[in-house]
Amino acid sequence: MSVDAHLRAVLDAVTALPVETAPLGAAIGRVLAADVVAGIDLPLWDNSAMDGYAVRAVDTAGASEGAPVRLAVIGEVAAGHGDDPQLSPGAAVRIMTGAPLPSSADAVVPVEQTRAEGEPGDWAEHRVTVLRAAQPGAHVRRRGEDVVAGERIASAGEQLGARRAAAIAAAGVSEVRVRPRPSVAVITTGSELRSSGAPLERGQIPESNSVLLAALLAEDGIEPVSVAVSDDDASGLAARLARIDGRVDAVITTGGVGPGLHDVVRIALAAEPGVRAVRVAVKPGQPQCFGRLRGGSLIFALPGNPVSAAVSYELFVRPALRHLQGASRLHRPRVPATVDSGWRGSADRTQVLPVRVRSTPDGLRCAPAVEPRGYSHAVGRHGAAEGYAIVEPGRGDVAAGETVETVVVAW
Ligand SMILES: Nc1nc2c(c(=O)[nH]1)N[C@H]1C(S)=C(S)[C@@H](COP(=O)(O)OP(=O)(O)OC[C@H]3O[C@@H](n4cnc5c(N)ncnc54)[C@H](O)[C@@H]3O)O[C@H]1N2
Ligand code: MOO
Repeated sequence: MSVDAHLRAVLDAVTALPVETAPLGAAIGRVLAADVVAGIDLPLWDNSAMDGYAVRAVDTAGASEGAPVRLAVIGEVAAGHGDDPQLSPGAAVRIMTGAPLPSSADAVVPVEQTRAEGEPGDWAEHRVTVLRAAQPGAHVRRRGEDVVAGERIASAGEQLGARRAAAIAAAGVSEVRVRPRPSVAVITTGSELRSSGAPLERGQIPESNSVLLAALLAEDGIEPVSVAVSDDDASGLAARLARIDGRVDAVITTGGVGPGLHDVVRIALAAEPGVRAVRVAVKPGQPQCFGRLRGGSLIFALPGNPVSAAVSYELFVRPALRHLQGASRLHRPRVPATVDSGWRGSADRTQVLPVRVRSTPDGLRCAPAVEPRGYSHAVGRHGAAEGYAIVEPGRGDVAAGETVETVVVAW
């Protein structure tokens, strides 16, 4: 089955989680389920862009260093002040950045363009000398010039990142409609696995896929509800799955999906009518199981090879988790990168090669982070990968200087 066909099957099986209302602060990082419209104009009133003097521009006409204009200072407005002092001809008001422009003023003269009794930049008590003519509108931020009340400032399907959340807060909106973060359980399997750092006997290795998956989920804003390392047999694993089935949105397992005698995940899942074992035409990540357990939880049974698990997460699990959250963008952008040193292509599988990626004035460049001949086990060098080069089947060998599609995952 092609990568696209498997991805389609996965996404078809996923429906977005139910919508809820959340305070903005609790919704950061989540995906909006409804458009957000501004509650107020931004700015909310005409205000000053500079510390200086609010003036009637006409009163400063012709002002210059050689022929300054003197105005009477009749008051002050600072940010937060509600005063609206009336400027008669020849008057000025000290005004601070962000303070409402008096309704009878139409321009601001920055303090640096004025003189008081002493140096330019000093503040005048009673009379200010204006050294430059102000045009109407100078240094004034107009009401609604950024956003007008009722304007859409964020859309359903968009993620609430820092900028968007700040825009929503600024527009006076304190609650948003969002979907929850999916609840996910991680189970890695294998009787050879020991906690990292524990003494190892022959045949035993440090367990790393649980770290990988918990960290990948964390990068996507999801804290797994449980992370287990299992050395169960197939019936023990089935019992373990039954205990969490229906209590989480998705279960991710690694290992035990091959045709081996002890590949317990494949054996346990064979009894699940809603789960299919597939061979995806991808390198690495070929054997997988996917579907829905009887209790309703989605299950992604990924291969145990660490790079295969990471690639499978990127290609299938991450888009599915984003789809669960109603995200309109499921995939990271694929960007062309020029290859520094080439590798052998695959005739019949989509090749996903961990690469180091660097940015140059001529665009991105990439180089294999692993030995391209075989790397599904190469957890060590995979650690330095910053992205994956994605090479469609049948393209042939990839030569230095050619361009490949790349997803950057760690910058
Ligand atoms: N006869 C065949 N053998 C294999 C095939 C095949 O088609 N026919 N496929 C190969 C491919 S491709 C993959 S990928 C693996 C899939 O194997 P499993 O999912 O059953 O994975 P395991 O055998 O459990 O482990 C593979 C490898 O990864 C290490 N591993 C597993 N879990 C962890 C972990 N949590 N932390 C660190 N390392 C882990 C494990 O020790 C093995 O070295 O099958 C091939 N074989
Ligand atoms: O498909 Mo396996 O995941 O190549 O290593």
